[in-house]
Amino acid sequence: TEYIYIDGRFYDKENARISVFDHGLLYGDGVFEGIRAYNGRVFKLDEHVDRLYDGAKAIMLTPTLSKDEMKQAILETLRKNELKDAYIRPIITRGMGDLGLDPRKCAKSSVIIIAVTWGAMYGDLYEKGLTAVSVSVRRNASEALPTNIKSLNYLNNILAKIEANEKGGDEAIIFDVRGNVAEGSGDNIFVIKGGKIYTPFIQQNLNGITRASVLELCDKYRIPLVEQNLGYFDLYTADEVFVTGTAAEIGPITKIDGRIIGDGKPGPITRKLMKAYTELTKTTGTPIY
Ligand SMILES: Cc1ncc(COP(=O)(O)O)c(CNc2cccc(C(=O)O)c2)c1O
Repeated sequence: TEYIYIDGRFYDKENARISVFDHGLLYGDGVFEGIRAYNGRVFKLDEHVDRLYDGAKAIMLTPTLSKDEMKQAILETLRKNELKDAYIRPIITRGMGDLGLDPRKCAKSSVIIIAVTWGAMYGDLYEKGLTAVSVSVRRNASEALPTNIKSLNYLNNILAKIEANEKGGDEAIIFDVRGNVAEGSGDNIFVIKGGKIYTPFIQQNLNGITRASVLELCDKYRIPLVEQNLGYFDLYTADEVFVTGTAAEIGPITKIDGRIIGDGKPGPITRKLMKAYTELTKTTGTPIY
């Protein structure tokens, strides 16, 4: 049986239900995280919970659990499901309230935690590389809805994903309203040229935790990395391109809009970072048991 945590209690899958008056459902009013556990340890648990609570604060949502209680609830949910390798989805919604978007209609916010086994997101594509396509959908402007808030509003990402599906891409490359590369539909993006790594700033995309791990690894292995604005030209003429995300991990991209990247195979620096990232996920993290 799979047990889901809802506001302090565990329910089996069939009975894990929330009210139709939950503003998370009605208005996408809430925040969530995507976390992985590897080999009995939760990877970057503090960083994910910090981002979850930053997002809650940004939308004036008061969680019913403290950060520590949330971490314990996540670990307890993994233990309840006897999981050592898992994908964990903590969600905080505004909670139940009458119709009408005013958050003051909701007396109390809700916490939901789902934990499931989830293998490699892109399956065997890590060997030969993913095909990406640029999409016309722009990343929502942070002046409208800050992209740093991992909110339950994922339609912007879903529209990009729909367009990528229609164009036959494994992943979408999304530009911001100013025409700079923002990120993928569910991951950050990196470009390698002449032994140097380039990645967009984090004002128009999600400040990815896997992205931060790559910056850490580049520091450790002295691989030069700069944050800067990137355009189509940088993507098409790159020696190597990869995306990063908790779900995707490090995904090499070998074709973009029909242009073969480098020699069409995952590049040497990408492969080195993939190995180092796997090592990091295997040797660090918060023990579950
Ligand atoms: C828009 C966006 N950008 C980047 C990332 C990578 O962030 P982390 O390195 O911290 O994971 C994400 C997170 N990636 C994510 C989130 C939710 C769902 C799915 C999915 O593919 O089902 C993927 C994301 O949703």
